[in-house]
Amino acid sequence: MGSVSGLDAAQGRQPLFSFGLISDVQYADIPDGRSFLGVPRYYRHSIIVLQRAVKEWNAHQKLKFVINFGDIVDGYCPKDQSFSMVKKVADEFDNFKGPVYHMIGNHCLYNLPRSKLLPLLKIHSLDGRAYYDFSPVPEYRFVLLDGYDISAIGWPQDHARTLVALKILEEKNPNKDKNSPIGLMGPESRFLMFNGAVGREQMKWLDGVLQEATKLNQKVVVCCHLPLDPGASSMQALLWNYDEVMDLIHRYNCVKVCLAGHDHKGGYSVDSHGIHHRVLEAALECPPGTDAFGYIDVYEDRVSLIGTDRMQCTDMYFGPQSNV
Ligand SMILES: Nc1ccn([C@@H]2O[C@H](COP(=O)(O)O)[C@@H](O)[C@H]2O)c(=O)n1
Ligand SMILES: O=P(O)(O)OC[C@H](O)CO
Repeated sequence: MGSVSGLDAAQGRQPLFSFGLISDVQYADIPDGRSFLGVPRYYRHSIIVLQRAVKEWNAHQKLKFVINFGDIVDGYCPKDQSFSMVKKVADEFDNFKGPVYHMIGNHCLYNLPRSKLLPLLKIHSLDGRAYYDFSPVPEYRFVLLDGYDISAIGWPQDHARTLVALKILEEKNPNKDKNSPIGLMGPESRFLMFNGAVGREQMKWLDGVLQEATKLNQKVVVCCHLPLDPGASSMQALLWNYDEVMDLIHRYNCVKVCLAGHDHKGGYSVDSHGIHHRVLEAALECPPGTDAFGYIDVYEDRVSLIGTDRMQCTDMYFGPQSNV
């Protein structure tokens, strides 16, 4: 991984701060396999990608923190190993010499209930909520959303949030296998069981965070395991209520970038309000010897993703405010 770009160095511009990122490690101690659509998945190699990432992040020396975009252990992990494997991967993250902020993904929830998962990921919550925010410097705020707040996975079967999710799936997806998008067109094909939604309480919380960030003149980076823009992602990977979340975000001018995982091939778009959406390439899909991780340099007027190997580099310049 490089550091400040040649142009920035020549002009003496240094980032305000930098942070590391990785998505969809989906480790399991099982032989290599394939996704439903036949894309190879390298279950044992993915933790080696994470180990190389941590080594590089530590060598960089100036990364303030790391964000994990979710799905640290794969759903095919034998269930009697779930706890030890999530712990093993979380421990690898802890080798980073700084704070690590985790998000949960569908594969985390196939392995462990929230009550066991969240403490391992140091997500402190009394009632299983996995959304939070932090401000690493006064100029910026990071919001980590819980895309499985309303979900048919991860909550007890009789939990109100499970029941709401099952009702949505019943209404929106006529297939017996609720992970099958057969017959669903365009963005409607996001109504799959391996996705979820941001619930009402979380929406209210997000509104409050964006209000406060606006008052403090902070720029906001929104992170979610599930992508929030159809331009950056396959339709089948989108958050169920990505449109509602984006409508809320578009009422403010503070959000500049949305980052996500889940759609393993990665993607990038700029939406109608000039917000950058970057979906990160998965560590799981790196053939042995290859990598997908990176870090972001954060400036006043842009963020610059410096990706390693299969993670594409992306410069995201903040345009003029577009909804005033
Ligand atoms: N086009 C698709 C994609 C997926 N499914 C179902 O989802 C499950 C998980 O898919 P992965 O790609 O993560 O393996 C899969 O087992 C299928 O049930 C589908 O039906 N059609
Ligand atoms: O979370 P996975 O591994 O089931 O994959 C989800 C797909 O990438 C969504 O298109």
